[in-house]
Amino acid sequence: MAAFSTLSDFAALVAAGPNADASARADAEARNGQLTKPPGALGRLEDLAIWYASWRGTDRPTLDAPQIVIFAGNHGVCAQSVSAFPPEVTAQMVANFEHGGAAINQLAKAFGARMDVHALALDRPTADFTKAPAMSEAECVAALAKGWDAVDTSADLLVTGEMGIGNTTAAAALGAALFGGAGADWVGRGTGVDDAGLATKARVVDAGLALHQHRAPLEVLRCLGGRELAAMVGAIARARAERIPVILDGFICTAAAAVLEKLHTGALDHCVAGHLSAEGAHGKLLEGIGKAPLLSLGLRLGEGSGAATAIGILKAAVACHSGTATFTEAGVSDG
Ligand SMILES: O=C(O)c1ccc[n+]([C@@H]2O[C@H](COP(=O)([O-])O)[C@@H](O)[C@H]2O)c1
Ligand SMILES: Cc1cc2nc[nH]c2cc1C
Repeated sequence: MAAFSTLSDFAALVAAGPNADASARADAEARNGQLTKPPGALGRLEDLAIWYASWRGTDRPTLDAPQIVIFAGNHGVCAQSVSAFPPEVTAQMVANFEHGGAAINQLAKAFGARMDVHALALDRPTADFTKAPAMSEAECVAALAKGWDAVDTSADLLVTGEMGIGNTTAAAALGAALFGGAGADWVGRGTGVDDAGLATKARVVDAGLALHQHRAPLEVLRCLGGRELAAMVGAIARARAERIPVILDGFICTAAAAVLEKLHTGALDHCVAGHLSAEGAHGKLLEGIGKAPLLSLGLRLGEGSGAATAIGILKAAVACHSGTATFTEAGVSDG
């Protein structure tokens, strides 16, 4: 059971989160320097492996038990025609996840990940944020707790994904509220809205910003976010508490993660950015949290798909770091 029952309890837990293991990091750096390759020849894979080792607390980690968790939520703001798809697609896609038919199921299988799906009160969409706060404090805390409790504490990597028709509008509102700017700076085509839909999204975000001004990060999440975004916030925070590294997914996942970084600087030190989404403002969100994406493949699916694809990159980094022989072991002359 989650160890918080208010937003301020949750904020205190985030502030008390552990840091990476400095001595494991130093040992991993030393090991990296002894491996049979020219210094730096594995580029970013070397940094990734050292980062992963520092969070796993060992200089020679393995990556055997990744967990993908998908949270689904529905959004009252869909009443304003902000998506190319109707809200019932959220529940239909949850059924697809449960039957193994979605893209993320194939990626989970391909990378040997456990996958869990949590549908959050789909029959009770959040309130339309242009009219009222999206969630009450109790609703927001319940969604954070759902995410907190969804993390498998024996996993050695977490990917958080989402499904929620309308949630690129909520994520754009979060981006604008956390980092500044107007709706037009943060909205994109999501599932594929046309120019009129894009203009509607900008107007809707501006209306939400006007109604919910000057909010602290968790209030931004409560007033403009959604249940699946709050659940991702809870899961990412729990992963840190358990020293489980996280690969962040696309626009919506990164908007949720940004709430944590704004709440407590460094709260995302256990996270890497899996990919750069085709959703226009994702790059700005990544800049805001100070992370460079591992992949840029033009994905805009969500479901954790970009992050899941990046599991392969992280597995490559860890395998090279932990399996490669040292110069001494292999009898190779050290330059
Ligand atoms: O992850 C992304 O960057 C991303 C970009 C565009 C759309 N999506 C997915 O599309 C849905 C939201 O799009 P929309 O147009 O309904 O706001 C939601 O289920 C997301 O998972 C996801
Ligand atoms: C079909 C479909 C699948 C999705 N997966 C994540 N978001 C989605 C949105 C739609 C519309």
